[in-house]
Amino acid sequence: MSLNKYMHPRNRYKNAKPSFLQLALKYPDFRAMTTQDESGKVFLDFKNADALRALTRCLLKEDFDLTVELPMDRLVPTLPLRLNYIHWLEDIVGADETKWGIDIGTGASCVYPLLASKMNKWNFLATESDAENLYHAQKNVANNNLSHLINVKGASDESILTSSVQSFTGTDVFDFCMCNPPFFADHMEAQGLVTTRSDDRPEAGSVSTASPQECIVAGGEVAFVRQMIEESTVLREKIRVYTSMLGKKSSLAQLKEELRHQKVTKFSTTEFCQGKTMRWGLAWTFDSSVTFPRSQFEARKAKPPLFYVIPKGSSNVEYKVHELARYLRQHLESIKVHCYQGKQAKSYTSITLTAAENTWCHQRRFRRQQQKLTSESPVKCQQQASQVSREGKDEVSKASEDTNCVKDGGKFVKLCSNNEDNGVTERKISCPDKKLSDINTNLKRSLDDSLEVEHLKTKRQCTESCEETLSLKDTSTNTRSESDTTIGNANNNNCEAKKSDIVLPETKANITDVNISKKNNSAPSEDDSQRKESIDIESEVISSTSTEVLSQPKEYILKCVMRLKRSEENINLELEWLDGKSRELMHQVFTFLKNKLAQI
Ligand SMILES: C[S@@+](CC[C@H](N)C(=O)[O-])C[C@H]1O[C@@H](n2cnc3c(N)ncnc32)[C@H](O)[C@@H]1O
Repeated sequence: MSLNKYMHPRNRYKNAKPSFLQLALKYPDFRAMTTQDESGKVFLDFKNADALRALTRCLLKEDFDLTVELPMDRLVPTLPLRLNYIHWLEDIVGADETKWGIDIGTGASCVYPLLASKMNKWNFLATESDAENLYHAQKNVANNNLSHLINVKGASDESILTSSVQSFTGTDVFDFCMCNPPFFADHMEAQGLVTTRSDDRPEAGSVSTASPQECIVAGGEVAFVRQMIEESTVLREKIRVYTSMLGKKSSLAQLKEELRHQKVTKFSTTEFCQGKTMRWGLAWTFDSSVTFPRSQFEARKAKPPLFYVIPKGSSNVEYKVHELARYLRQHLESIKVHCYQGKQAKSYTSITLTAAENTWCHQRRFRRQQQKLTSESPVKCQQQASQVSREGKDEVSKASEDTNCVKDGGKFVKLCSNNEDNGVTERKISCPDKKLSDINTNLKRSLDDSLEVEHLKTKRQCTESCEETLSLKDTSTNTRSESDTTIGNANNNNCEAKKSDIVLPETKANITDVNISKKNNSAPSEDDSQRKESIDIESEVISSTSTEVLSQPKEYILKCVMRLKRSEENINLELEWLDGKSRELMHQVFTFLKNKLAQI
């Protein structure tokens, strides 16, 4: 699957693929790396680092008028990805000329500052800890006469931001910082011997060009960005927006967790889509005036919220938005769904629901067990319960307090949700009989609830089996190969499928000599895409108060927004997906809420 359609709309390579033929005709160095077949198609071998270097150099020249030296043993930057990152920054901070940015680890190419200063005339402090990269970066800036905009400075490995910011005199505050961090934790990971890629993902279609000092850091990209987060909590508004690129989707969750832990309440994520490769962007800020753009990739799967017109029932609960919300909230909290009050108005309320486990299905199954028990032999139950021994009294009391205990084969069994099955299956743990009074209570409750069981038989939600097909395999935890981004023709990693009658002089070989790899690069799977949504909404919610956020379950299976709105005579219930393991869980909660509303 090509991700080019989700490239940033202003990315010049989104709709205009570079013509390898034209480039080959114009740039002899590039031509030397290409092959041509009889029909005139020009091919480039993306597994060859020299070919990638030649392509990047001539695109920098052709499209940005930049002359950039890329040393042999250093990372070759791919341009569509770099542009996606810069355009995302423009969306956050604005593209005007007065901006000041920091590029952490600018590399030998100094690619981000060179591109952004050419495109927007932005000012940069570019840092680099590797001596060779520092030398080349400074040279590249000077060669392009951009020293008045870009300051390249050496950095120590210990401090990522603090010492560079504090010792810099060019500006007091920065509009943003950006970073493409070293992403591997060790050589094993860098060489692909230990991988975070899922086994069924095809290998990368292009060669990795990064040297160990560029791509390896203790703890990998998570440790690196975690340190950025820590330093940002001291620097705070010195930098208005902190950002980093990430090579693995799995890093996002860990770093969002770190942000919450550090009480950074406003953050956002995005996807950088190009060719068959996806990368992620993380941004955070201490400035409440910053707004984060919505990811195009996420927006593609936005679905309308679940919608229900609340029927006007009896007068148990007044037919008013806030009365109904209070009623629903009580029921949700009774099944341990965390409720966070969001925006409120006279005829509107919004509550974020966060559930750590599936208590709604569990509850239904438990009630059904109770119903069965009631219909089977209440008298027998009572007789057995009356034989409670003195020794078992403590455990009896415990069991009696536990509403999940039901009778099974002469013993009480505890129905426990099995988290591995997403709280759907039930395990049975034996415990002694209950006291008669407790049994009566439970029996009465099960009779009360039997009505609700009927309601729960409705529709597809909370179905008999409560099946969850939660494929949690994270197939997009991409191991990065730095030359990962195919320019333009994403489905043909190493060829330009364009016919031409023009025969190039001095092409390296005939196409038959070239090993054309059609292997896919790291396309994200649908599973991945379903695991996160509406980060903007999340950041909006999170930004309200930090204490409330911390009391939410840290790990959750479902997060959604419940809204109640008046619309003329009616009050409508909406449930909108934010995050979690599967949307089916939200459908189940929706049914739970509808059933509660049907009872009033
Ligand atoms: C993955 S490379 C990115 C290079 C370039 N920004 C790009 O996107 O092509 C990471 C760079 O960060 C540098 N680096 C590592 N730790 C650093 C630190 N603490 N401060 C500054 N640079 C660092 C490495 O030497 C390397 O050049």
